[in-house]
Amino acid sequence: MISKSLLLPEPASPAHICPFDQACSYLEAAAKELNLNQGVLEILSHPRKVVTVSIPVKLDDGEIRVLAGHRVQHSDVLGPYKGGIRYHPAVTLREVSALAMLMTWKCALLGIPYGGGKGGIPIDPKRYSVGELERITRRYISELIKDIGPAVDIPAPDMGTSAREMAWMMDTYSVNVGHAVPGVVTGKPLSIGGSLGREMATGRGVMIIVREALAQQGKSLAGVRVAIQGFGNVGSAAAELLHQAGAKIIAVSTGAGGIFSEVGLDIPKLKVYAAENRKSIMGFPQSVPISNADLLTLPCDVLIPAALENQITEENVNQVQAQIVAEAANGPVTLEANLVLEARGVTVLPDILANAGGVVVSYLEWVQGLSYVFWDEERVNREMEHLMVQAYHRVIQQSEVRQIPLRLAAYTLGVGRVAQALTDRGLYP
Ligand SMILES: NC(=O)C1=CN([C@@H]2O[C@H](COP(=O)(O)OP(=O)(O)OC[C@H]3O[C@@H](n4cnc5c(N)ncnc54)[C@H](OP(=O)(O)O)[C@@H]3O)[C@@H](O)[C@H]2O)C=CC1
Ligand SMILES: O=C(O)CCC(=O)C(=O)O
Repeated sequence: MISKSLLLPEPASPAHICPFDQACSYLEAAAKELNLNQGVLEILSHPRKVVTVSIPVKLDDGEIRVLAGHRVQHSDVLGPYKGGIRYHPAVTLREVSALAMLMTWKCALLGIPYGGGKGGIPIDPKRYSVGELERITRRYISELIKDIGPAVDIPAPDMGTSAREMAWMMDTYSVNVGHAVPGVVTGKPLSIGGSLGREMATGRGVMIIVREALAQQGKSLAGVRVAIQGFGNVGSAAAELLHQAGAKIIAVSTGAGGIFSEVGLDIPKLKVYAAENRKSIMGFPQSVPISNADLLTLPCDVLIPAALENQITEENVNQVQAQIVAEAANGPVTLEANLVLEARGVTVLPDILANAGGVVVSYLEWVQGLSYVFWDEERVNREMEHLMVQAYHRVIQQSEVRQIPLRLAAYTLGVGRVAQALTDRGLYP
């Protein structure tokens, strides 16, 4: 058993599902499969750097509030730390640390020259004005100014953040260092060096991986029944692209609940409806309300959790009816539930593969920025698809050769690549 991170507080309670402990358990399983050196495992089970800053902010009514802002840098063995910044009330240092570790394996699995990082602020962005969010974001980045940079650590969007926050981050960093530095973040607006295709990239990657998994079973996307939890950046893009490819999206949800249609939802119309109703999908014509819990257990072919961690657990896993679970979110299936699904023969497409389209296009955005040459959307999508399909087949091959489930196969590839680089660099004791 590896020692748990010295840099992190204890989990909230023994009963609490701790995402960092879960991430370490997957790492241990991969290390066992790879017969990894114990010292390398010990290094990889600790984040390299954990930063928490105070963010004093003056609210619109004059009240001064101090927020916590985290950034965890798990590994930079393969390149700069890379990963999103999350604004959500459930953000904790342990959650961000787990997500940073996942980023390390994800980038390594996809063969892109990055390490892993993640950041977050425990706030509900819906409860703050645009001005307050801008002040929070700018102060957070000012506090992290020495810890980030285009060759050091490159943030991107995650839950609750988008191109708007990335623009504020890029501007704050640039003003602090005295010149424009577009490469300090990805997922930026096009006007300041963002990439075509980034906004839809994570959802597009999910569609590609589901399509490949179905093809392996001799099926196509046409007519496949899909339920999607979460209708934000990732869930709505996956819904749109799967719908375009002929899949029937029978249910989607947000934090406020979901909607269901036996004949399939008209996703382009739903996107317009949500945009006109401050992101609410409830009351969409020709749909009936459904709870988030019921959405997960609907009879469907493909289930796509695209919101938070720990959604499919020991409590509900036996009711899950889908034959494919595609992890668009990071960590939506707990360790125990994952074992049950695998034992039942359900295809679980692991997060570090299924949702990697976002970081792949972030990489393509960074490459375009560094080379001062910008591509059309068709090229961005083509390059991303190539990297995603290659990674999918590497995972399938590893699974077949080693006779292990897809998640362990993906982990062994990601962890193995980082361990090799760590050993070659001579960083292990
Ligand atoms: N953005 C990206 O490029 C990438 C994101 N991911 C992962 O994808 C997931 C979603 O991220 P993203 O789409 O960017 O986030 P967004 O903030 O854009 O959207 C999140 C969606 O999830 C919904 N949601 C929030 N809480 C719950 C809940 N308890 N039950 C059901 N739905 C809920 C939100 O609803 P509401 O509006 O009501 O809050 C919203 O529809 C995260 O796990 C993220 O880490 C992974 C790779 C890249
Ligand atoms: O685009 C990126 O750099 C990171 C995306 C991310 O946070 C993730 O893949 O979980």
